[in-house]
Amino acid sequence: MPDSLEIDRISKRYGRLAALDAVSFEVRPGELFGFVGSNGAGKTTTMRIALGVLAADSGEVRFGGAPVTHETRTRIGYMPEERGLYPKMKVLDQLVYLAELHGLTNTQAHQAAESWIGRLGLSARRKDEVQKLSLGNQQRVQLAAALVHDPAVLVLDEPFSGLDPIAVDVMSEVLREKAAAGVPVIFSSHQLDLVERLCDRVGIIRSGRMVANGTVGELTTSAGAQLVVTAPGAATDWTPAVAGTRVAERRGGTLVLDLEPGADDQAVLAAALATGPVTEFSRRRRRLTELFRDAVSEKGERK
Ligand SMILES: Nc1ncnc2c1ncn2[C@@H]1O[C@H](COP(=O)(O)OP(=O)(O)OP(=O)(O)O)[C@@H](O)[C@H]1O
Repeated sequence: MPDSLEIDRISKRYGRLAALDAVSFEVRPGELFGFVGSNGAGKTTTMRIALGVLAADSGEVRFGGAPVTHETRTRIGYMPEERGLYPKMKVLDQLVYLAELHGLTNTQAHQAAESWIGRLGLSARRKDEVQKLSLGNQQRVQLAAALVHDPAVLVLDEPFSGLDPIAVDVMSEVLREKAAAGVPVIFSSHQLDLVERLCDRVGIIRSGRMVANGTVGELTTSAGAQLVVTAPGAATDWTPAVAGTRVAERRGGTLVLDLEPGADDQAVLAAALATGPVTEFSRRRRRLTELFRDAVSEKGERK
């Protein structure tokens, strides 16, 4: 049975700033975990502590039930936010070197490096110095560097930032594939549509505290549903007087309403029909983007 990555009540202070305050969550085998939060919320700090390049003031990171040690660390594939490649080294040489550092033989290292170079569309650039590559291609190399030693856990800090749509697809496919093979995968991102589409679970961090953690379905369901009503004949400020509904958005003749659990959507339909024809009436769950705005917009957000 493959192992989980557990972040257990980790806290970290920088002087007076509580960068992390008892952050806990688990990334299970086979799971893609999306880690989201505003700038400065604490994502990079958490990931660096998970990897062991930064020490927590308190709390523990475990992999497979045991605290992360030097040995465990070599089994983590890490993509740092500040990136960590040698600019003057050629792509292939760099990947072979990194694979050997993680204990692969030279032959194994070459095989793994060539295989990821092919998979990530870097074949034409394999003999080029990393610094001569575009930023997006450097990022592909960075992903290859995180994967080349066949890690048991993947921790990726904003792997999708700056990628073109093709590279986003390749990255998504690789991460899904790794998760399907039983590897716990955590990545941070500001691209919430992508996180919603790709991830099994999502954690939202705000000012160093986890404010939400669950599957996309759980998070969006607990946030309640919305009704989209288009009644072209209604007055521009028409609002149905139905308990448990609140106007979230108005666009021309279309009204988007937040619904509290138990709110009577049929009463909304009746009220809309009373204004004239209704050309659209649908219920939808809230999007992760909307949920994220609510979760991070409360008072106390740190800049
Ligand atoms: N070395 C440091 N010294 C002092 N403060 C730090 C240090 N590193 C991080 N911080 C602070 O800790 C907080 C969390 O930063 P962190 O980089 O973890 O946020 P983040 O969620 O990754 O943000 P972003 O989305 O902008 O990358 C921020 O307020 C940041 O300024």
